[in-house]
Amino acid sequence: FSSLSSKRPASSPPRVPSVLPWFGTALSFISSPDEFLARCRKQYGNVFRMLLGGREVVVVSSISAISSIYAADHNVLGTHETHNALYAAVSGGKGNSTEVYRVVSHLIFPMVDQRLSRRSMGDLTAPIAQALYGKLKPYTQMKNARVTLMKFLTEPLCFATNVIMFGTRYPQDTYEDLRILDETMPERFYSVPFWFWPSVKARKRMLRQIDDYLSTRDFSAEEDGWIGSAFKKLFRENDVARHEACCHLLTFQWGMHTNTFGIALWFFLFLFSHPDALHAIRNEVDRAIKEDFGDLDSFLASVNPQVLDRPCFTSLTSALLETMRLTAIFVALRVAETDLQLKDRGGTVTVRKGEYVLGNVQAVHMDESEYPDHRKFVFDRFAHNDHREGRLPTDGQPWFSFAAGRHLCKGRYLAMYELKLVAIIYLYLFDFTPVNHESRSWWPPRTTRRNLGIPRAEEVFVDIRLRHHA
Ligand code: HEM
Repeated sequence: FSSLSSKRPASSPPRVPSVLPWFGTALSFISSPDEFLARCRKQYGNVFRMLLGGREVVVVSSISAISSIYAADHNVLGTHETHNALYAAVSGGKGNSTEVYRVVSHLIFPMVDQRLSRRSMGDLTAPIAQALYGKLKPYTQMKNARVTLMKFLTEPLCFATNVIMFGTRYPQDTYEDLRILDETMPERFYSVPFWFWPSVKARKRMLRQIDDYLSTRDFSAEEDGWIGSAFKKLFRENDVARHEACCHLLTFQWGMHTNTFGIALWFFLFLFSHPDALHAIRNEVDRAIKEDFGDLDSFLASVNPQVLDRPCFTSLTSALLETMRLTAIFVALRVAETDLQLKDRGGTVTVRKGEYVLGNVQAVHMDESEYPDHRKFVFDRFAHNDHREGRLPTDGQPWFSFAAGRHLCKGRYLAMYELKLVAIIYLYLFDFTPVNHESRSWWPPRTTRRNLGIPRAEEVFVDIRLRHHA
């Protein structure tokens, strides 16, 4: 992007018409962002404008424009509104928005970036794997059971990540409340009416527990975990008021889990609906455990980022990235702090100070020339790319599911290693059969139309059976 002299005439991409003067297209966008963006792009092309709840939004859909958005810093394309809106939606906090944003962007994000570096993950993956397996143990005593897939996959993961990241002092029974709150997040974020009482109570309970957690005078990596101890130090050193600290921690908890849970669920759903992929990845996992580690216990004891990035898990890595390609929809809304031009294919798109930009990631991820058979789940789509330790084998391809440039997701290593651990441990231990397997009535799963960037699949029940070697 480049700054723009205010004297130049603004280019004018087509405008999506709306009958509602202030809301504009907000109702259609909010009720189903993916369908709405796809419809508008078909009708108005790669760049168009729309009025979204009083905001003038320029939507862009090219690789170069989305890369330019992610290359821009906060002084050019501000994210404060989105971060403040998320903080308020998750925690109900109504603090001074400038201060809330300062704590998020100047204190929490740099700390998280450092604490969740790939190097740090070296000491964290084995403890997470062991805690996850410990939580799954009861299921390994049963021959078979019927479970809801989301809870079966993510409750142990939530427990394991929390205990390692936030320590033994962190409340261990927050999963249900987090899920209740998460269910209402699109409505909260977009300020749409909904039945709020259960989630208000869930949020209150979590805030109370987090308040207890933050109340200890001392803190240590053992009892407060790798991230929890850093949060406590950061809040104390910067005199962040207790209630605000609780709201920040709750918001972080939500951000740490929501996308990872969603991707874990979609990954397994894609595998169940593509038996060839399930077969190939299960074989890969079985082979790696047997040949590279001997057995699951040795894997749990020695797993680390190098191990998880090894070529022995190439298909698994590829299938996870393919799941994310198919499920990412858009880039968080940003406001132009200055007049600017975004690169867009051969030309540029003008954005005026005060206007908003929205990157339509789905358009790039569904571009047939970039991704042949773009609608299909091709589990080994990225398997033949360059798989190097610490790098995603998407280099050279337009893949924005963890964002890009200076806004790359700060939890990407944690997320990838968590997802790999879940995939390896569960596929090694269990056979899965979705209920109503024969009729395939569970596929495709119904999705709630409203979402915050990843479609939300409704619950699927599965029968699990312990595999013979487990
Ligand atoms: C599969 C799971 C995940 C996906 C798909 C994902 C995706 C993303 C995306 C697309 C962004 C950029 C948002 C934007 O600026 O438009 C982002 C930012 C961020 N993510 Fe993740 N994320 C995941 C897991 C995590 C985890 C586990 C954490 C850990 C705490 C995390 C922490 C963050 C943070 C702190 C940012 C803000 C970065 C910034 O604005 O500079 N994410 N993530």
